[in-house]
Amino acid sequence: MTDFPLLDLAAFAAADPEGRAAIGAEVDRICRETGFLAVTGHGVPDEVIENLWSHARTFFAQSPEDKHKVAPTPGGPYGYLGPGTEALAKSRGEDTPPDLKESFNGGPAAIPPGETDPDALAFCYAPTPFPALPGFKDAWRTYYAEMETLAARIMEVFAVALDLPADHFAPFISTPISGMRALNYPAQDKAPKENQLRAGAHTDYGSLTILLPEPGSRGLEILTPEGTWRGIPPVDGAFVINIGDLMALWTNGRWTSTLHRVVTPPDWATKTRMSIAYFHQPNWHAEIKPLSGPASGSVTSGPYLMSKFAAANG
Ligand SMILES: O=C(O)CCC(=O)C(=O)O
Ligand SMILES: [Fe+2]
Repeated sequence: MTDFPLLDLAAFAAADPEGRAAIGAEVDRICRETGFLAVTGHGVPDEVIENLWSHARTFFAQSPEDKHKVAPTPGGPYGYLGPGTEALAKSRGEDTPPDLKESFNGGPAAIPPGETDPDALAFCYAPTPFPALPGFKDAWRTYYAEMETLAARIMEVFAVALDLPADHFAPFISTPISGMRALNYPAQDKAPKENQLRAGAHTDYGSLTILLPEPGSRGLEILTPEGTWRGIPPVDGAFVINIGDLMALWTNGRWTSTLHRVVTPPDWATKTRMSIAYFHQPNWHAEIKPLSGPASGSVTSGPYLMSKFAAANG
């Protein structure tokens, strides 16, 4: 797709204030329409990416018994979520069969000093049960740390796009509670149930998602402002990013948290798809309310995330 919008972060970093404002204006335009764009000039080393792909492949190739050895703690979101556990459309109150996927999930590397909120400790600060595969944890944590830095840089662009000081969002994302998932959509040996997709239509819950679809894979679709589904293929050397519900709320609906899904193209039932998704989420206690306009519908980041996860995994 040639007209998929690009944000070149290296160009943004090198630009003067006028140049930054121009890039910001373009990001503002995209975020009002779909909030989906590709990020280049990101500086994430290829070996960090390749290393995680390779470990994720090894993880999913294990037997179901071995994968279930890293089952989540009760109520916790991390570890291995097997087939049949999640229906993303349920996060919007739509009752569908479970998504045709499996995932490995991990959370923040450390608990902020002084955090005592029992829900925060049991949910987003639950320990990540890592598999005993040599090098897996290190590959995961290294990629996760890269995403945390990258997300903070993108949030600066968002601030500029909204005519705010570049560091406007910094206090809200100083101890982010971002989750990361490696997703595997297995080959389908039988016909799906009615309304059963690889990932049901949903919006993402947080501030920003940084997605890496497996090179050459297909199936991600977004709902365009015209109301039609449009395929988003992987972009060479780039991450696909999209904004989530909290950016839409922060901007009082100026920006769109776009509905998206993962379908199985007709010739793809025998093929797998993998992706790695980093869901950037503001601090547990961050109060998100519109930057301007009537202050309706403010939410607290952590409890909002927890309620959405519970709905999709109930
Ligand atoms: O696998 C993908 O490409 C996207 C998955 C997704 O949208 C999600 O898990 O929120
Ligand atoms: Fe999503």
